[in-house]
Amino acid sequence: MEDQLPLASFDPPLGEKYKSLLKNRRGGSSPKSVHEQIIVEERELPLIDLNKLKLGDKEREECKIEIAKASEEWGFFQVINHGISRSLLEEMREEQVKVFRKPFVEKMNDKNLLAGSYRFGTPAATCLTQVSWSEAFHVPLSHIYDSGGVTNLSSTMEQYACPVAELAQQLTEILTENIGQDSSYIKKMCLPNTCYLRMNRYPSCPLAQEITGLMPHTDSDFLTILHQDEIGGLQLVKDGKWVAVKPYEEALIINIGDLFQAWSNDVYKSVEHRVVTNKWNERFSMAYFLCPAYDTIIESCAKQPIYRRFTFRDYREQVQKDVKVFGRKIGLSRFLNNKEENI
Ligand SMILES: O=C(O)CCC(=O)C(=O)O
Ligand SMILES: [Fe+2]
Repeated sequence: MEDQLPLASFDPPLGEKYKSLLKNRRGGSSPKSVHEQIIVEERELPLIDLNKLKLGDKEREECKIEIAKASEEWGFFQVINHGISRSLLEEMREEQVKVFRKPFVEKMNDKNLLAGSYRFGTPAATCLTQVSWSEAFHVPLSHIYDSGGVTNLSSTMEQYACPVAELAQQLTEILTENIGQDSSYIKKMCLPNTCYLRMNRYPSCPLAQEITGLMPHTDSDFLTILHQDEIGGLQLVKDGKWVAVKPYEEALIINIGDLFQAWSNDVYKSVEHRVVTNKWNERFSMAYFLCPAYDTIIESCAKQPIYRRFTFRDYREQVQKDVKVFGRKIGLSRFLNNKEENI
């Protein structure tokens, strides 16, 4: 099996980590057992037509309720009529494909817009289940705004980031208002240049049964807006079970992140999700992460806060520490109230 890892010149050496973990694994666990072989049901995420926000009071209120309900019950939903044109989505995807087609060494050593943003696999993986068969550019929006749009990629990213940021603000306003908070609160915390755009690529994977494209995780932000292609592979936990998200290219997928869960005192759910790979097709997705400045204090205003107050910096540092030690993020349970150290 290990020999079946052919790579194109632009592919990162994703098989290396897998091979070394496979060689060193203790006990008799067969590689097949690293990835649950259970058939995962495909579900359509709640679909919300944002056009309703522009209609009469009744439709607007209905739409707001749908957004809040999906954020409470699923932590995930998809939106149509979101204000980002199909042509812009296509242009962004074309630029994304082009940049991932560059030779691996060039991607690693970019000195311009993408400098320092390239990553692949899970360097800190300590076991086979933590190997991620993907590469990504995780780009701070401040780099995009500072780059002055001199290349097609930077100007397209900038054009894309603006309406996506607006959409993120619109959704957070609705969600904060729904829990009786000042609707501009998150807007004040998350400035345009503290957010990130992440371009993901999942190469086809000869060991798709055994390796995930992106290991199970929650997002460390307030809210994520994802655009995926038609291939499929995103899965999330619903009622304790993994379900596969049916791809719908026209829609954008929205999910609640850890910071919103903490700030809303668990009203909104930051739900675990992962990406599975497949043997035949590569897959692309693009995520916008709504993040605050590092010094921002995350504190619920509930009478009995479930989590203690922390800054976004504290959160990031804890995540990085856990990934280094355990190979994975532990997340919000680290910040539960009245506990010194939680796992
Ligand atoms: O590619 C996807 O569908 C999900 C990506 C994701 O979860 C992430 O980048 O955090
Ligand atoms: Fe994610």
